[in-house]
Amino acid sequence: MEKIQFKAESKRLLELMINSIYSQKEVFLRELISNASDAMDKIYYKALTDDSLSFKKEDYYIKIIPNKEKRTLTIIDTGIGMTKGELENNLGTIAKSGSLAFKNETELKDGHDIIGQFGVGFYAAFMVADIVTVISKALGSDNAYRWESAGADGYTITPANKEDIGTEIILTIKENTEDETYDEYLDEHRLKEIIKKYSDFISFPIKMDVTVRTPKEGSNEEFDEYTEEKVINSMVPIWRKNKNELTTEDYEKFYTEKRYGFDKPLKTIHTSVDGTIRYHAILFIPEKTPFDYYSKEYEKGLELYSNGVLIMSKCSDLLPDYFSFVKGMVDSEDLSLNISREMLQQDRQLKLIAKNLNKKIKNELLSLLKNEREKYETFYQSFGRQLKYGVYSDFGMNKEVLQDLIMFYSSKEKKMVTLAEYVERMPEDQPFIYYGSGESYDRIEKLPQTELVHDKGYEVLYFTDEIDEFAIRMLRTYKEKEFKSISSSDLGFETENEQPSESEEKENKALFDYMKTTLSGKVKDVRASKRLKSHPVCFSTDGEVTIEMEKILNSMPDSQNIKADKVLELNVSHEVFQSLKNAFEHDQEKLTLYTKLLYNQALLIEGLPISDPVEFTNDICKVMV
Ligand SMILES: Nc1ncnc2c1ncn2[C@@H]1O[C@H](COP(=O)(O)OP(=O)(O)OP(=O)(O)O)[C@@H](O)[C@H]1O
Repeated sequence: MEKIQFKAESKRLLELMINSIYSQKEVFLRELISNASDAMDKIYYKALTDDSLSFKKEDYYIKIIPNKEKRTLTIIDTGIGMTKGELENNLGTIAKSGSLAFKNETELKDGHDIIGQFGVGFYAAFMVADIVTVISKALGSDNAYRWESAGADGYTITPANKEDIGTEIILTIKENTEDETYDEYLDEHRLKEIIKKYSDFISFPIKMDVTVRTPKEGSNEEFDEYTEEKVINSMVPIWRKNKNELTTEDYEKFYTEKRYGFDKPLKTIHTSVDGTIRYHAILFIPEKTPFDYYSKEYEKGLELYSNGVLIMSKCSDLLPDYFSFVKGMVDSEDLSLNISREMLQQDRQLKLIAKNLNKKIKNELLSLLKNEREKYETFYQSFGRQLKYGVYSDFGMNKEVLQDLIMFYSSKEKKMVTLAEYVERMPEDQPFIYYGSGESYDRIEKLPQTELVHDKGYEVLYFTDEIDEFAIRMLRTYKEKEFKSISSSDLGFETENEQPSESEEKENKALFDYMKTTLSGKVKDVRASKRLKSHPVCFSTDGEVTIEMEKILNSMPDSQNIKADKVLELNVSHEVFQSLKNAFEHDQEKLTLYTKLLYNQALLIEGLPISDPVEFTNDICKVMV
């Protein structure tokens, strides 16, 4: 059976190539620089097996020349060049990659690697240029040729004059349109920025004449201006260097240059993996919280490089949300890129890297906690809340990963402690991990509910972050110990002497019922307290929602007016209770007044608003006169 070949409409294909592959026009320069770098690497590889060739690194460079008057941008390289046939084959055939063919023919060593593989990058030039002219002289050839094209209409190849081996690409930059300013591709600063962004670690120097301004002698306002050829890229990726060669200063310089933050990194993680997927990564844990960190504007992610060429500035898939504060980069030579180099063909590789990095970050944080406690506490001050959000979010899916990294303020130690440290020193008879919630450590310390747990000799964790109780609810237990709020109506231990006798409960039932009716709708119950010592009154809660949770839930925009089941607890040993009893017997109006006062006092202690402050102050006055 005759096999019929597919046909392609070249013009349409080229248009698609030019307009549909890349989301950003600026990447045309990355593509042309990568081609130039490939062309020079090819000489390097040839020289490895060809004795008649020598490769002196200093002879190889890329030069970028913008010319505003002529509206041209020229990219020169001293690479392997192209013969007439190669110009025709490589630039005249879409999706033909001379570089891929070269890579397949040559054994690649030394970390030098050829970037090109799809045979389309060159056409990105047409995103910004009306005419693209390529003048090239191939290694071992005496003749040079000029390839020229204005896009879809085809190209011409004519003989040209060129002294040296290599390639010169001249882009005639498009005129500005209403939506697009092409002028930026002729601007020295913008070009520098694009080169730094994508091609900073190309291993050959990328040179450009840049304007240097120095103050005129004896003047602060007048300047001398001259141009000087400078190398724009850093060339050597520090992540490929041996860790032993690098100092803290080197990493700090990299952190600043890459603009990961305005602070200094608190911790640097440099890792190279040579497994199923090879990659290098440098990760930083910043010292300070970025100003927008806890806002919607903050974007997590690591820079992703393929062979030293930037693919993504913020690859969010590399970091879980709970480690979103981590900055840095990953470079891998094994990524299967898609044709635009903006995405990966498969996320399996990325998932694998992310999983490894996640483990690495966790272990580094654990070792910081163990060996450099003070540093860990600084870190925790900045990003602890994010870890606690991590415990809470995704229905607690990551709580196991994070539970050993979170800390809370301890009533005993008067500093931040981990859950492991807390459980370690728990007395044998202590049934729960106790915590109290409030606006500040001081306020929790002074809560009447705290007193009893303290006196029992148990440590209390102080929760001052909104997320704390929610995170703990998600955690449910740590090392099989449950968490218990000090405001919970059942603390789980006997309070021997303070325990009101049953007869006392019974005896006062009528009084409690009266008070409960007075406070109907406001409290679930009125009871004799098992916990109060010096204070006359406090709240405890029945059920899942605590008072702190009520406060937080009600401060949210879509609040559903959730209420904690409050129990008004009375200290039957307190003198005030005697007054209540007297009032109950002789003056019920007075009892109503006292009940309202005590209820409002309990609200104040908890930091809850009093619904009618004027009535409250009037009530106090009534007692005073
Ligand atoms: N400056 C150059 N010097 C020598 N050869 C070049 C140069 N630029 C392009 N070529 C040749 O043209 C081919 C096509 O280039 P193009 O940029 O379209 O694709 P590529 O670099 O091979 O792949 P990719 O699309 O992945 O970048 C290259 O493979 C290379 O053989």
